[in-house]
Amino acid sequence: MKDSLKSIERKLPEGMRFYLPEQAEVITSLAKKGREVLKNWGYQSIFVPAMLPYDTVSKGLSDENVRQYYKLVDYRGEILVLRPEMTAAIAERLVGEGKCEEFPGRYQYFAPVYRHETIQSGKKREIYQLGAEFLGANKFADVEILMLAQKVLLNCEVDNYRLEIGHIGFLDQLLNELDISPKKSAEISGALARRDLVSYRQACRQLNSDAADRLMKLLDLRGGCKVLNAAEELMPVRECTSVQQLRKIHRGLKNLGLIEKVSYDLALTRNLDYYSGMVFEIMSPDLGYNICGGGRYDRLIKSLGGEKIPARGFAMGIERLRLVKEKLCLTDNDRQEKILLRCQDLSSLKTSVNIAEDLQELGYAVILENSEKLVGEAAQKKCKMIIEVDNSSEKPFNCWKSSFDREKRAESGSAENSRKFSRAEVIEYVDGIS
Ligand SMILES: N[C@@H](Cc1c[nH]c[nH+]1)C(=O)O
Repeated sequence: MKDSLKSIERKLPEGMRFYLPEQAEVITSLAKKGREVLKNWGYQSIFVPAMLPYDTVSKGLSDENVRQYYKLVDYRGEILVLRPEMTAAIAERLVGEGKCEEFPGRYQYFAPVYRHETIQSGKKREIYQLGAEFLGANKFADVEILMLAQKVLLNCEVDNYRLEIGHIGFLDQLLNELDISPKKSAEISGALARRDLVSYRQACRQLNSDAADRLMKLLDLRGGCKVLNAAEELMPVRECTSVQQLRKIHRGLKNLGLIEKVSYDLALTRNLDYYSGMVFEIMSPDLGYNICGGGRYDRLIKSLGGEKIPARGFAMGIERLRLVKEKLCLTDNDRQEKILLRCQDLSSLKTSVNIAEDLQELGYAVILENSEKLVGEAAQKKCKMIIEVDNSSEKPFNCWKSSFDREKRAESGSAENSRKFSRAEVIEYVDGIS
């Protein structure tokens, strides 16, 4: 059995895996909690097709980005891409629908995306993303997005994280003020985007000493809000819009009491080409990579044929969040409790379904079963209660609490401890022990 399981896993493409009920239930519950937060803040659901035309996805992206994507060919020979992320496709669709006039628009989604991540780090290539996009102008939109990313984590009861905020414009301005050639600038930003610090340092060493010095110091601009002062000092001119924008965000988050887990990293870049301003990542010390990423993408809508409209958003890896919870040994408190309903013949079926629906309204999952063996064994470990239905009796429900304690299993699972109930009495009894 184990060997055949191993061989199924071996046959899967790298970075893919099955999620069996134990894990799948946690993923579903975390996604639900996250979606609830977004819904309460007015974020409407949106679905993106799993396969997208190659042209749509590759527009405005570097070759390196496109190389990371899964490509397929359909029956006509058209090249398709398995959605690698949702933001660009959503923006393009909204532009096409003429929705820009109705902005600000708030959208949310939950679905897997596919990328050739380096699996050595433990990353998967099927990433279950919960995302939020805020398109349109609004004074507090950046703060709202950063607040929501944190509120999603809070609602999922994860508070061991760091929110690192940077700004794409800072390096751009620095390279510009230092008069670095476009070719060299691309080399430097590229190395930083890949987090290839060896190439970054090498490229910097080839510049004049002042430029090299400043660009090397950029790597140290990490930490609390004091880093923003140091960043301004590093810029050869006084005016530094990116830092001013980060200060504004800082004031907003501080005002909301959401600054405790925030730090700044002026060398932070994201591995997607559309970002144009503030960018951020949420890191968990329990995982070697980020669980959430996002930022501003003000040029994307225009590049897709719309107007220049500010936009920002994030995507959270819900499976990554599950791993964090697992590493912290945090269980998902929201797991639905089960009641096992034993119905042995057709004459009791309708009564069973009726009582099941009443119990479901109380929040329980109800499992309809007829085998004695199951009722006596596995069910007791997983179900809070067992109810036997016998429609020939006036009080058709025979109920007993099942124990989670293996030692007491025989005793608590025995029908001797059971009591006969009417429909109303069952509900009252179950409600009482909930
Ligand atoms: N789509 C980005 C996250 C994001 C959403 N909005 C802005 N950024 C990603 O997959 O990493």
